[in-house]
Amino acid sequence: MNPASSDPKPVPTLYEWAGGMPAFENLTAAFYQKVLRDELLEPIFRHMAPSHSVHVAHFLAEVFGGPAQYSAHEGSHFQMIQKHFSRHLTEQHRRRWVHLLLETADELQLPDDPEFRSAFVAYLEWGTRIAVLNSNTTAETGVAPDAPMPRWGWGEPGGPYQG
Ligand code: HEM
Repeated sequence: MNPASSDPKPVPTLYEWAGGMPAFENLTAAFYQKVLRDELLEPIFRHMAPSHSVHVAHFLAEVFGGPAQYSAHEGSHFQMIQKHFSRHLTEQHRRRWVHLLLETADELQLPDDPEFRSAFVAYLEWGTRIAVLNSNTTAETGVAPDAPMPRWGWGEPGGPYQG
């Protein structure tokens, strides 16, 4: 018996399992096109910067275990939080945002295995609820300016099923 064959496969990061940076950049590019066609979300995102989509891609990639591109060059967790201040987002906005992102993930065929999707959705639920909370505050909210980037792992399933 080849001893190597019984070695457990290393657990990839969620970032790697999703398909790396191109997967995140394609996801947000297609997602924000959808957002701009959505009557509920379009007014909120009408004036977003051209770099918005790619910054969100890099933010998500970093959260899911990818390189620190967003926090090193494009912002910080606190700056991201500040972008949501005073936007007065509602639960309805949040739900539509999550719905369209997951619809785009399906269309672009991001991995749809139960382990990946449960971890992916868990972060989206957490992150979007934080965005809504922050959007309904105006000033410094008690969020420390040096708040670290969130890091998301596989959670209870522990990793993908790799046969
Ligand atoms: C996991 C959830 C979320 C993440 C990771 C996230 C991430 C980000 C990031 C990184 C930026 C800054 C982009 C830049 O530097 O240009 C941003 C801005 C923004 N986000 Fe979010 N966001 C989330 C949820 C939401 C939700 C649910 C909404 C509204 C439905 C929202 C609305 C906005 C708006 C309006 C801006 C400012 C856009 C502008 O520059 O005009 N975000 N977000």
